[in-house]
Formats: sequence, C-alpha cells, structure tokens
Amino acid sequence: MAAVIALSGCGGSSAGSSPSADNPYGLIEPGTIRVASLGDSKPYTFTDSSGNFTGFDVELFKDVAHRAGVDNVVFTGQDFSGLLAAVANGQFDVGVAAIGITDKRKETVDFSEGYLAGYLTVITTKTSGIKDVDGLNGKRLGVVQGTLQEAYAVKNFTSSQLVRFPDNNTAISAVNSGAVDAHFLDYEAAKSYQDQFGLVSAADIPSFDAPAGFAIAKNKPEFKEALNKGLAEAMEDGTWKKLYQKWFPGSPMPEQYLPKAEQTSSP
Ligand SMILES: NC(=O)CC[C@H](NC[C@@]1(O)OC[C@@H](O)[C@@H](O)[C@@H]1O)C(=O)O
Repeated sequence: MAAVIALSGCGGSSAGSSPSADNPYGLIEPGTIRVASLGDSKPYTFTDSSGNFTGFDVELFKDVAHRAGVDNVVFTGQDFSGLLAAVANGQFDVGVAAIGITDKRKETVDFSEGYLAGYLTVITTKTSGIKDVDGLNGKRLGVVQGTLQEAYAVKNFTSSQLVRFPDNNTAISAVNSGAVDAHFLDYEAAKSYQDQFGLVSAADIPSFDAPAGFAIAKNKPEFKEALNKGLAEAMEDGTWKKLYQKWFPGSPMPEQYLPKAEQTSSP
C-alpha cells in the first residue's frame, strides 16, 4: 500500500506561496526564509565545525534578509546540481551558493543583482605536471555537476576526460587519491583547498560575465526587489566591503560593489 503523503497546504503557486499582506515576499512559511546552499564551498558557503552555515555569501544574504525585515533564515545543504530546480519548484525560497547569473539559468529561476564577480580555477597536485590549461589535454578533470565549470570544460577542455562529482569534497578527495588529475571550481574555494591539502592552482579563468546572484523562483517581484534593495544598501554602506575583506583577505576587490564614493573607474 503506497503511503499517501499529505503535503502541508501552503496554497499559492507551486513555487511557494503567493504574496499577501502577511506574506509580502510569498515565502513558503511567512516570516522565514528557506535557503538552499552548499556545505563545502568555503569561504563562500560552508558549514563550520558546529554544523552552522557561514561564509561570505551566507553572511551577506543574512544581512540583506535583515534589511528586508526577515531574521529567521534557515539554510539547508544541497548538491549544486539540484539546487536551482529545488528553488524553482518551491522547496526553497532562495538559492545562495556563489551561483553565477546566466541566461540559461534564468530559464529556470530569477536572480537578484550580482554581488560577486571572480574566477574559475583549476587546481591540481604539485606532481601532476599540469601547469596551465594545455596541461589538461589527455588528463582527467573533475567538475561539480551543474556548475559553470562543467559547462566551460565541456566547451573548452575537449581533450580532457571530464569526471562529474556531486560536490567539491568528493572531487578533492579524488584529486588527493589520484583518481582524477585536477579539479575545476571557484577561485576562493580553490584557495581554501590549496591551503588545506597543499594543492596548486594551474589556471584562473575570469567569470566576470556571470557574477554570483541570489537565485529565487520566477514571478516573485516583491521578494526580488527587497533583495536588490538590501544588496544596494549593503554595498553603499560598506557592509559588502567589510565582508569581502573578512572572507577573501588579500584577493583583488571588484570595484563595482564598493560605496560609490570609493569607485575610481568612470561609470
Ligand atoms: N557553488 C558552486 O559550486 C558554484 C560554482 C559556479 N560559481 C561561479 C561564480 O558564480 O562564482 C562566484 C564568482 O566568481 C562568479 O563570477 C562566478 O561565475 C557556478 O555558478 O556554477
């Protein structure tokens, strides 16, 4: 006898609830923001030793949510490949995980304004002999399923054997065990794994055309507007800069997210 699972009536469209007076952002549960995130993309989004989610993206989102009037923010770890679908089908109100904004992804979800533009990085062991992207020819390259790295590698690293992983931790274990020769992930996460395991960077590929944004279900204009307003305030009052310096010390700082008075390049 198949168990009949009664879904708690949350009304509204399949992607969470429709906005109403007591639920202006159309959240699944009024007053709570449910966030789909990742546990192993340090320092963007990761779980610390007590299992709490933290990192640049996490702290920036919590700041923005506070500015939007919501302080009850619940993070859940996901595989990256299922994250956008889970937001699109209303399981979560938002995806926060250094998710690059692309037109392809906009077919599934909507995005806030961008809040972080950086690089995609190939990391490898000191003994692999891989010193640049040409060194990837004939080699086994790890990618996390569903990432921009996967899409880029399929298009550009056609002489490599791509090996798909559910997350960075399993991919890095494969690099360390020699099951793959290199892994392709985000710059700051790469730096974190390099420090942890003595790995080295072989290539940094700019991804400025796909800055990270908060992913939300389509047709949630009130929620999107509140997130964008909070992001703009956090950038203008220097909160963004403070978090960037905390989580990415020493990294070059993109100017476009600094207070207007500190932006030197012409508009
Ligand atoms: N957390 C992940 O594994 C996401 C991997 C990958 N992040 C790319 C990105 O959003 O990372 C932060 C910034 O460097 C962006 O420029 C970049 O596109 C993606 O969106 O597919």
